[in-house]
This record gives sequence, structure tokens and C-alpha cells, in this order.
Amino acid sequence: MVKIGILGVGTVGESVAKILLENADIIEARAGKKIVPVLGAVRDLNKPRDVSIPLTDDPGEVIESADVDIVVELMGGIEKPYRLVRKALEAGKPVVTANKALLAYHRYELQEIAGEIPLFYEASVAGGIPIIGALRNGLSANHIESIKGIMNGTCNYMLTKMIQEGVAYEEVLKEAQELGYAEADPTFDVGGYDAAHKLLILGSIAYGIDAKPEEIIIEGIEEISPTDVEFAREFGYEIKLLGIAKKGEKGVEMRVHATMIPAKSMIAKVDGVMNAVSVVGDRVGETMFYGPGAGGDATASAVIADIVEIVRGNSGPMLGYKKGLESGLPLVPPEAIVTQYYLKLKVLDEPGVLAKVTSTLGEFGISIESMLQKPSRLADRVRLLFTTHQCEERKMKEAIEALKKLDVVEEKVTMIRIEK
Ligand SMILES: NC(=O)C1=CN([C@@H]2O[C@H](COP(=O)(O)OP(=O)(O)OC[C@H]3O[C@@H](n4cnc5c(N)ncnc54)[C@H](OP(=O)(O)O)[C@@H]3O)[C@@H](O)[C@H]2O)C=CC1
Ligand SMILES: N[C@@H](CC=O)C(=O)O
Ligand code: NA
Repeated sequence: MVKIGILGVGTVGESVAKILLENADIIEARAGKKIVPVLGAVRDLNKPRDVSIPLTDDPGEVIESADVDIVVELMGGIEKPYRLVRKALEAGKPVVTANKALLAYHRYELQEIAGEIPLFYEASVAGGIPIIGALRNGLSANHIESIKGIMNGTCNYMLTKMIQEGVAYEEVLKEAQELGYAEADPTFDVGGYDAAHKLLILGSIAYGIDAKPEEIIIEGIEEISPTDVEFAREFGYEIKLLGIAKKGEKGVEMRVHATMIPAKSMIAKVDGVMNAVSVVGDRVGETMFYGPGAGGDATASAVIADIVEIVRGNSGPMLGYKKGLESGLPLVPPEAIVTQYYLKLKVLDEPGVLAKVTSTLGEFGISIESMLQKPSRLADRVRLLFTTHQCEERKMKEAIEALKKLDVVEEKVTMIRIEK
């Protein structure tokens, strides 16, 4: 029998304990051994729970208990779980975690500490989708060309409900929290940070990039308006919060932001809490992984898959080597990324305005791909919408500052990156 200790018996932890108990027969058949949750740590021992396992309010007790063979970390946070996971590994106990914030900051230190002790983290990226397993195992023969996808269930659920049903931002965020999709601090979701944590984990497995969240572009969905969605559709695009990691001549681009993607693409059709990640390998070509990105049971499914792997005796390097993987490709600095852009400007409706705007873009070497002019609510203003050909982020940022200084342009200029 293998005994499991769970740090955090909340949305995911509770589901893990329940599934281990309720699906014990099938799990035992697949793992080859009985797997039993024996102890959980929580903050509040008096809170009602949906599952009955022994509880403590001292996480250290779970790690130290001679009765616990594998430690599962599902409490969230960064430094506290780091200390606990480290302690468990140093005590020689395998660890499973769903904590992407922890891994975004400490994955390489933990890989070092773990050594031969298994440290598995399938649930940390795209919830129930086995994307870590796909990269570590199924696609291990490939150099990875790109990884692109919807990696935050809360944002995709919110965008879908806001766009398709017109539900207000605050209301739909509350729904996502009640459904157990959102992080303890939901600004991690809507601000793009959670998707960035996941992207960094994938970027380490695919490319050996040892970057921190502060080193990549992270933008959320707070600024996306229904008007942008409507205009995006006129150009044939949908808007999704994407994580993108792409190998190019200068290294690896990594970024998270609201993105205009062709309405006909598969990812554009992914709605609600579902995530989808496209991985292009140099030998296999494009592969696509789809499934629930958040929620107790879906996430617990991935956590238990890791436990089963450990019980079967699998391990291997947690991420792969830090240096030397993909010839030590560097991270491309945010200002050097190259992509296409959508711009929305409100301008005075008078002769010569369009020329001023297009010549300003031209000064920064930005070439216009298509343009639309739309009436605005104010009679003396119009909206100009552009999509551009590829240009460097630095040039686009400089051009936006120059546009804002034109006397015919109103202060706010909306920019959304396009990914084809
Ligand atoms: N929810 C989801 O869909 C997904 C979550 N994750 C990750 O899984 C982890 C858990 O998420 P989730 O289950 O949603 O979070 P919850 O907030 O629902 O659960 C957290 C649990 O940890 C306990 N806890 C927190 N701090 C401490 C502490 N200092 N000492 C003891 N116990 C503590 C809480 O106790 P108490 O119950 O008493 O408050 C609670 O039981 C996070 O890292 C999250 O990012 C990953 C993928 C999907
Ligand atoms: N808050 C996250 C949970 C899963 O990782 C999300 O919404 O995707
Ligand atoms: Na996963």
C-alpha cells in the first residue's frame, strides 16, 4: 500500500482525496498497488469538507509522518510551499504539485534538490490536459518549434461568457471563483500571470529557458472591450488570452497577452473553461491538446496520474537540463519580439488626419496590412482600425507614443498583437 499526504485539502485537494477513495479499484489496477490518502493539512480544521480523511493544521506533520510515502502539495503560494516541498524532497519523499506559481520561481532549484527523487507537476499546466507528459514523453524525440495555447481556464471562461452571453466582468469573475477555477488571488488569472507561470514551465521542458515571470511580456484581459471583439471579427479574428513560446533566429520568444487569432483556427473555437495547446515538433509536425484547464476533479485527475506514475517507478529529470538543451537558446528580450499588430485610434474627423497617422507609422518602418474607418459616438470623431505587417515590439511601442502626441489623436491607443 502507498500512503499519500496532502498539503491543502481545498478545491483540488478535496477532489484528489475523494477520487483516490471512490476510484480506488481502477487506480490500484493501473498503479499495481493500493493508493490511500492518509493525512491532509489545512488552515482551518473547523471548515466543513466533502471528504473525510485525518487532518492537521501543521503541514510539517504531513511531511514528517512516517505513515506518508508521497507528499502532494495543493495549498498554493510560493515561499511556504517551496520550503515544504524542499523539506519533503530532502527527507527522500516523492512530491506531486499543481502549483505553477511555485514552479515559475523555483523550478530549477527544486530540480536540483530533487535529484533522483520524483517531483511531478502535470496539474500545474492546463489542469487536466496531460501536456507535461506529452512534452516530457510523447514528444521527446522532437526539437520543439513552438507552443501556443489557451492556458488559463478562468480567462477563457470569462471571455466566452462576456462575449457570447454579454455577462458583466465582475459577475462572470465571481462565477469562475464559485466554480473553483480562479486562483486565491484572481488578479493572477485576469492579469495573465497564471498563464505566464504555466508558459515558463513549458518553456523549460521544451527549450531549457530559465526565466522568471518578470522577464517576459505578461498582459491580461482587463483591457479587452466588446468593441475590440466586434472589430476583431470584422478583420476575421477572435480574441483569446494566449501563451506563446516560439523558437526563432534570435532565440525563444515567450509572451502572454490577449491575442487576435484567425476565427477559423481550432484554438479560436475553444470556449469556456477548456484549454487548448498546440505544440509543433520538428519531426511530428503540429499536435493539439484540448481539455479542461481548471476545476477540482479535472485537476485532481492530473495529480493522481502523477501519483500513479511515481508508484509505477517512473522518474527521470524533472525538466531536463537547464543549459545545453536546444543548444542553450536565449530568451528573446520583450522589446525584440516580432509580430503583427492591431491598432485602434480615436481621431478628429477632418481632412489630412489619415495621412498624419499613416505617415507616423511609416516613420517607424511599420507597414499597414489593412484599415477600416468607423463612426464614433461623437459626431466630430472617427475610429481608425489598422492591422499591420510584422514589426518589432520596440518600434510599435515608439510609434504608439508618437501617435499619442499627434494633436488629432485622442490619448488612448489600443494595441492587440495578432498571431496567425
Ligand atoms: N483550482 C484549480 O482549478 C487549479 C488549481 N491549481 C493549483 O492547485 C493549488 C490549490 O488550488 P485550490 O485547490 O484551487 O486552492 P484552495 O484555496 O481551494 O485550497 C487551498 C488549500 O490549502 C490549504 N492551505 C493554504 N495555506 C495553508 C497553510 N499555510 N497551512 C495549511 N493549509 C493551507 C487551505 O486550507 P483551508 O481549506 O483551511 O483554507 C485549502 O485547504 C494552487 O497552487 C493552484 O494554483 C492548479 C490547477 C487548477
Ligand atoms: N486559475 C487557473 C487554474 C488552473 O491552473 C485557471 O483558471 O486556469
Ligand atoms: Na496538465
